[in-house]
Formats: sequence, structure tokens, C-alpha cells
Amino acid sequence: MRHGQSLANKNNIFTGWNDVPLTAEGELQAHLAGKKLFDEHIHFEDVHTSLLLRAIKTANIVLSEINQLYIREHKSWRLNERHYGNLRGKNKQDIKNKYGTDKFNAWRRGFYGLPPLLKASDAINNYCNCGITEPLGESLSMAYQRLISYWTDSIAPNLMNNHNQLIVAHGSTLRALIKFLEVIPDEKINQVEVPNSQPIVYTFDRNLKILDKKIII
Ligand SMILES: O=C(O)[C@H](O)COP(=O)(O)O
Repeated sequence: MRHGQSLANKNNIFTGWNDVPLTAEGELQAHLAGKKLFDEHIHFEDVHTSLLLRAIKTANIVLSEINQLYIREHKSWRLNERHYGNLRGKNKQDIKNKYGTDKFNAWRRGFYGLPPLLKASDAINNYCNCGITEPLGESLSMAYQRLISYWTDSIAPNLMNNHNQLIVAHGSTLRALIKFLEVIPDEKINQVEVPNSQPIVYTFDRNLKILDKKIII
């Protein structure tokens, strides 16, 4: 599932790797999603989040609502939101007005659209203590590469052992995962939206082919 509403979501600001908090509304959304997930009676073995506060906080709220705060927790930069480069911190409507709808849509929803890059001197490098260098910007296809390697190494093997996995991440990284799981062509990924805090429950067969998909609203 995607995190609850963040402060940047509320203010229509490009976020990416900026570490913004949930709003009160976002926390409430996470509690509601957790309450609904509780009714699904799914026992998770692991939870996976990005290194970003909005995903970690959402995951903790959901786990508390489903009484599973004790499960194994994994945090990875590979689940971080796609890095919006030099767009981060900027108002989405201002960027649309400045560059036009075509560029805006390509950067925001295209698979290969690479947003304007940060200058290396503007990188924040919050994570240099864990050996991660902040990218200067990513297209969805770049985020897809680093996300799918995490899926293959750290999530798929657990699923194949019949261990349910909870992933709490971000709009773009989840669009990348949905593209992979549902084999969505590059040119159709712009039609996929992932709203805040609506869990998507996939049931897989032994080869991780999708048997069922249910969106918990
Ligand atoms: O990074 C962001 O700005 C959001 O998480 C996703 O924004 P988007 O829906 O504009 O891609």
C-alpha cells in the first residue's frame, strides 16, 4: 500500500526523496486502512518499507491496527519514492504552468520521462551513513530497476515460501511494482494511479502469477 497523505501531497508539492511527515488526515487514513485490513485476516511474516518517514509511520500505524507490530521489519532505499530530481519541493501546478502539460505528464507519469536533474551540490545525502548516494533524479524506468531487484531478492522468495508480505511504499515505486506484476506495457503505465492508503491485496500461485487482486477501499 501507499502511505497516507503527506504534507507535500496536501500542498501539491513534488516530493520524491524529501522526507516529509504525514498530515493528521494521512494518519487517519492509515488507521482506517489498517482497520479494514484487519477484517481480511491476513497474517504477515514481514513488512517492507522505504527509508522515508511517511511510509514507515504508515506501516507502524497499520501494523498496530492489525495487531502485528511484532513481525520482521525491513527498510530499504530501493523502496524509496522515485527521485524527482530538481522538481522536488516545487509546486506541481507551477511546474505544469512553466513547462506545459506534455512535459509535465511525461515527467510525472511516463515510463522514461527523466525530470530535470539536481545539481550534485544540491543533493542532501541523508543516507550517506548507510552507504547510499542520493540519485540526482530518476525516471520511472530507473526506479523500476532498483525496485524490481528488491522484489526478486527480498520479497518473492518469501512469498514462494507461503509467507505473506506487507509492502508500504510510494506512488511511483508501487506503480513500478504493479507494472511488473501485471505486465503493463510501457505506454500504458501513465494510466495507473495509486491513491494514498488503499491496500492492494494480491494472491499468487506457486509461480507468483496473480490469481486475485483486491483493492481495500
Ligand atoms: O513524490 C511525490 O511527489 C509523490 O509521492 C507522488 O507524486 P506524483 O503523484 O505527482 O507522482
